[in-house]
This record gives sequence, structure tokens and C-alpha cells, in this order.
Amino acid sequence: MARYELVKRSVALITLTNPPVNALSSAVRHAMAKSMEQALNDPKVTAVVICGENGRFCGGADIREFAGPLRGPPLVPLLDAIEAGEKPVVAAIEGVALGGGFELALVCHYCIAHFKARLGLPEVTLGILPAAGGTQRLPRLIGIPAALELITTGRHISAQEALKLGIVDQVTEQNACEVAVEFALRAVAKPLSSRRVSMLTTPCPPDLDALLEVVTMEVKKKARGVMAPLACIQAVRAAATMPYSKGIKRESELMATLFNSGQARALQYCFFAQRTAGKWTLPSGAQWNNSKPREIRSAAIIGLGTMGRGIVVSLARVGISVIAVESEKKLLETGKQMVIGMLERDAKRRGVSASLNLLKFTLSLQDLKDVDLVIEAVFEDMALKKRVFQELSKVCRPATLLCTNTSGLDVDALAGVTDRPHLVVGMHFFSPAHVMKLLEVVCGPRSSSETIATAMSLGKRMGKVSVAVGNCPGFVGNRMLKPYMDQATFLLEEGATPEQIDKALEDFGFAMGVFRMSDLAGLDVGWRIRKESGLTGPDVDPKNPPRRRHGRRYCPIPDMVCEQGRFGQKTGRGWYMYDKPGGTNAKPDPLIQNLLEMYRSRYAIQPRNISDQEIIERCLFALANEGFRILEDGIAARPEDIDVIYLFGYGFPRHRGGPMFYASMVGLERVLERLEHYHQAHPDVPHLEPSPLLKKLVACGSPSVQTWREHIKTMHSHL
Ligand SMILES: CCC/C=C/C(=O)SCCNC(=O)CCNC(=O)[C@H](O)C(C)(C)COP(=O)([O-])OP(=O)([O-])OC[C@H]1O[C@@H](n2cnc3c(N)ncnc32)[C@H](O)[C@@H]1OP(=O)([O-])[O-]
Repeated sequence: MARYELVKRSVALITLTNPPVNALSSAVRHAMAKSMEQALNDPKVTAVVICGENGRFCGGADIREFAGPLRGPPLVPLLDAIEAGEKPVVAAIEGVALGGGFELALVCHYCIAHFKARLGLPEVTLGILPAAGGTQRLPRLIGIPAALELITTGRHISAQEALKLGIVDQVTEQNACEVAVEFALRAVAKPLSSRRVSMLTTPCPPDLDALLEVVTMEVKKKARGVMAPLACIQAVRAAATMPYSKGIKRESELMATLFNSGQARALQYCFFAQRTAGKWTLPSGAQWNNSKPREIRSAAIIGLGTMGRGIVVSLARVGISVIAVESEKKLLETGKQMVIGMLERDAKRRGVSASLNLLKFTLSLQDLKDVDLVIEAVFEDMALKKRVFQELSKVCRPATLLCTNTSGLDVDALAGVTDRPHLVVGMHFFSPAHVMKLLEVVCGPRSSSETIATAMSLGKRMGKVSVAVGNCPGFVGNRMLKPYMDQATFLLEEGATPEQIDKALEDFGFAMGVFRMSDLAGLDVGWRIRKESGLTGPDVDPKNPPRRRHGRRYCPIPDMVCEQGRFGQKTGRGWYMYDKPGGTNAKPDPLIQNLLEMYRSRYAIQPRNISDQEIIERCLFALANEGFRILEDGIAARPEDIDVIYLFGYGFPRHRGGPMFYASMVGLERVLERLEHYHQAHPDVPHLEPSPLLKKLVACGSPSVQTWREHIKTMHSHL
């Protein structure tokens, strides 16, 4: 857990050995304490260097240990002892120094960082704060404003930025450990008092209160209802106003308020869920670690609409040659200009040169014959997509993978028109595709494990969080969205307003409520789909009574909004009104209020006062209920996959963990009871009927979300 060696006859080299990230587990802390004691007591040792095995200094505390009782020596006294020691200690930072790893570096008297190293205090993203002295030492070292920014955001910084801020003493392109040993030898006998950061006085701006107030406002705006950043600000205030001995106590008190909170549990769950999601597995036994992805050097994108353009940018910026295809010259030219602009802006932001030489634009599918992979991103129309896939099947070499970016159509039906159904897979990006991190990899029943592995690995290469899902209408994300949005519109019928529903959801933590989000996405797409499926418009079966379709409750208000040409932000009117077409400042619109009143009086609906609690329960429990069905149907392999999809694709607040984790935090029994209650009140809404899996889990004593998988006995997994 920590290796102790004597090098250059007088330097104790302590290497943390806890792969993969040398986390400070109880065993590591124990070994470190012993090694430090040995180094400080051995008269031959004049200096100490601390480094991490395998080119990684330290990824911080072992997050897995947070769930249990504290074992082993606590970190704070161990770090205090390193700082107080009479022999110089040098940190040799390679790879990462994060969280407790960064705090360890802060107590070392000197720091050498490899030029590729990254440092940061990401505790806030786990719902806690840097409670091993980080909130007290960093402000003393780099001042309040810079420390506040790093601690409240959890941002990682480069070695170069750390040097500029005065966190590290030297950045090297050589082996940081060897450089640190030489450095340590030179540091012997130099006075250490000025190198003990806890002894420094925090440089305090004259307008401390005003500064803290501004940061507090910013944090509250960015992360509504999130506790950890606010606690971080209070801890930093203590560093400015108290001596270290008192500040460290304040830090510990604040940590205690966060450590066992639901938010901390949710955020730590998200950390592991994100990593679990990459570990896809099929009932056949094929999985992430036994299926080899193909190497993709070249790709083609068909369709240069918003989605296609974003996908081209995502591919080109990771070095893949891309051929972009459009059907008309004008569309091709417009798409080309936009892609080039996007790539140039992106490259400027990242300080690299734009990879324009990787791009080719064409009107002919014939140009795709040699590419490794094609992603179709044409209009959401099955007949058109089938024509494209038939054509690709003829044009592309037999080994080319054929992928579709459909957001909900049948991937297997597309595979069926090709000569290579095993090489067909869905790659469902989210708009804007070069920004949004989520990728649903839709596995058709005939997609081979190599095809799935390739799509998952390509997603990772593009910096996406890829989740393997089964093939059904809407897959996971959009299938779950329907009951959620249905509840929101039913609540409108019953007496709520768009702004009331949005506010309840935004107070819950969503960046945008459902109606503001729909206005942003555009209301016409859903309207067209409803028309095509005969739910509204001239094809509606006249036998349907009003407000009912296929024997279920149906709310026509979204259709009525669209009939008035209100398609959302792009038309300046939607559920809200905007200053101009394309405007973003949403204001409640009296015309919508009138429309709702007329609608309710036409159908003799007596509006009632609807509480925020009912809004949250009906929207979110209906959402989770569909998630349980998705698990039963084998469309998602585990609740973590669903949660990751909602966190990265639908703006679900991270501090709530995702819809399935949230349901488990509320208590499955309570969710079941509320769904039963609402279903009784609305028997014509099947989505409110509790799913068999939810009932089964409650009957099994509501096990923790990580173990639900054991209770799902899916007969026909779609994965
Ligand atoms: C008093 C307390 C004060 C201090 C508090 C803290 O320090 S809080 C901590 C503050 N620190 C952080 O928040 C840093 C969190 N870590 C990271 O940000 C990244 O892991 C990384 C940048 C270090 C490496 O990225 P990468 O893409 O190269 O690798 P990867 O991400 O895929 O991880 C590989 C494996 O390691 C696992 N694992 C990783 N870290 C930890 C951990 N600390 N613990 C346990 N496990 C950890 C991870 O789950 C995965 O396991 P799997 O799935 O293979 O079983």
C-alpha cells in the first residue's frame, strides 16, 4: 500500500501503491503513517519524497470507504504531522493529485509536477468538501478568490496553471520522481517554517464579505439547492477569519453536515454509476472486457442538419477523417460553412488548430465505399432511412459498420434492409451533438458484440458517456420522457400553469422545467410525430371521444398550441412568449392562460389548486415507473444505466442521483403508495399503474438500487 526505499543514501522515497489511482484507503493511510514515522526517525534520512505508483500520484480518499465506518488512521492528523516534520518532504506529482491527493501535496514542503499532471479538489462534485485541510491551506497559499473558484467548482487544473498559482514549485518534462529526489537533496538544511502552508496568513481581500456574497449568489444560481458549494464557501471564510487550528475544526463541522447527506450519497452514486455504465454486458455473455472493438479511422455522416453537423465535429476533433453527405448542393454548402465555423471556434477555445483537413463534403453516396463506419442522421422518417440503408448496403464495402442516429425508430427494421444486419447499431446522439455528453448505443437483436463494442468505444473516444440500451420505441431516454411529459400536460388540464410546473421542477433541481425545455427543443417535432401516428390531425379516428386515444387519457393542449404556430423559442412563442423569434427570455403569456381557461371550460373541468409536491410526484414517479418497466423489459441492463442517461441527456439534477436513485431515496414503498393513489384517481392513465418490478422490489424489502439487478429475471432481454 506504500513502498519505502532509501535512495541516494539519504532520501526516503515513499511510493503509494494502491492501483488504479492510489486512493488513500485505510490501508494506504496506515502504511503512510508507518513510512513517515520511519523516515522521520531514521538519522540517515535527511529528506523525503512522496510519489505514486504507475505514474499516478493520488486520486484522493477512497470513495468506496465513505459508505462504511471510518477505519484506520484519520487523514488530518497524518497530514498535519507530515507538514510539521523537521525534514523536507517533496511531492512528486505525476498523473493526478486530486482531493485528498492534492491535500497531501499541500502539506509537502515542496511540489514537483510533471507537465502532464492535473490537480484539483473535486470533493464538491461528490457532495462533500476538501476536509483534510484543503479549505484551510489552499486559501493561505493562493488567496481567497482563486481558492474559492477551485474549491466550489472542483475544476482540475494543469501543472502549468498550478505553477502560475504558486501551488507547485517546478514543472518538469522528465521523471517527476527523479527530479523531486534531486530537489529534496538541495532542500536539506533550508528553513522549513515558510513552507508550512497552515502557518501562513491568508491574504485577505478588503471586501471579503462582498466577494463571498457574489460567489454565494453565483453558486446558488448555477447549482440550485446544492449544499456542498455553500459549505465550501463557509469553510473558506473560516480560512480568512480564523487561525488554522480553529479553521480546521470549522472545516470538520461543515464536513459532518455534508458527509451523510442524501446529496452526498447521490453524487457519489453518480460517480460510480457513470463508470458502471461503460461496462455493458449482453445475455449472450459478450461484454465490455471480452469483445474487441474495431479501430475506426474514417467515418461518414449522412445529413448535415443540426445533429449531423454536431456529429461531424465530434468525430473530426478526435482525429477521425469524416466524409459529410447532403442531398442538395445548397444544403451541403450551408452545412459545410457551419461545420467549419464550429470546428474553428472549438479549436480556438482549446488552443489547438482546427482539423479541417480531415473533412470532405460530397453529394454522392458513392464516395463512401471505403469508410470504416457510417452514421445516418437524416430526417426522422422510416421510409427515407430505409432507402438510405439499402443504398449504403450496396455502396459500402462489406465490412463497413452502418449506424443510425434515430431517436426512437426501430433499429432492427433498418438492419433488415441491409446485407449486414450484424453490423448495424443505433448511435443516438443528443442535440447539440458536439456538446451533449450522452450517447445511447442501441443494440438491435442482430447487432454483433464487435459492432456494439465499436460503437461504445467510439463514443468514449469522442468524450461521450456511452450507454448500451435495447431496441424499442424511444429506447430508454425518450421512452421515459413520454409519461413525464404527459403528466405535465394533464396537470395543465387540471389547473396548473406552465410556469408553476416549471418552477416546481426547477426548484427540484432541473436546469429547465419541462415547458421551457420543450420551447427550447421546438414543439413542432412532437406535433408532427403525433400527427403521423394518428393521435391528432385529420387522421384521428372519429370514434375517439375527446381527450382519449386508444382507450387512454390524451391531452390535446400541446396540439392546440402548435396549431397557433407557436413552436417555441424559434418562433418567439410557445408555452411562453419571448422578445423575438430565437429569444431566450421566457415570460408567461396571457394567451396561454386564456387558452387553458377556455379549454377547461369547454370540457367542464373545475381547476383546482395543485401543490408542488403533486407536480413532483406525478411527473417523477411516472418517469421512474417507466424506468422499472424498462428494466423488466430488458431494455436497460441496470438502474445505473437509466440514471446516467437522465443525468447526461435530460438535465436530471445530479445531486438527486437520477430518477431510479431518487425513487430509492424517497423509498420504494412510498413511491408505490403514491402511484397507487394517483392511478386510482386517474385510472385511464396506464403509466401511473405501478410496474410489477416496483411491487416486487417493495415485497423484497426495498433493496438498495445497486442490488436491483438480482431481482430482475428478464425472460427476453433486448440487450
Ligand atoms: C477527509 C476526506 C477528504 C478527501 C476527500 C477526497 O479525496 S474525495 C475523492 C476525491 N477524488 C476524486 O474525486 C477523484 C475521482 N477519480 C477520478 O476523477 C478519476 O478516476 C481519475 C481522474 C483519477 C482517473 O480517471 P480514469 O478515467 O483514468 O479512471 P476511472 O475514472 O475509470 O477510474 C478507474 C477506477 O478507479 C476507481 N476510482 C477512481 N478514483 C477513485 C477514488 N478516489 N476512490 C475509489 N475508487 C476510485 C473508479 O471507480 C474505477 O473503478 P472501476 O470502475 O475500474 O472498478
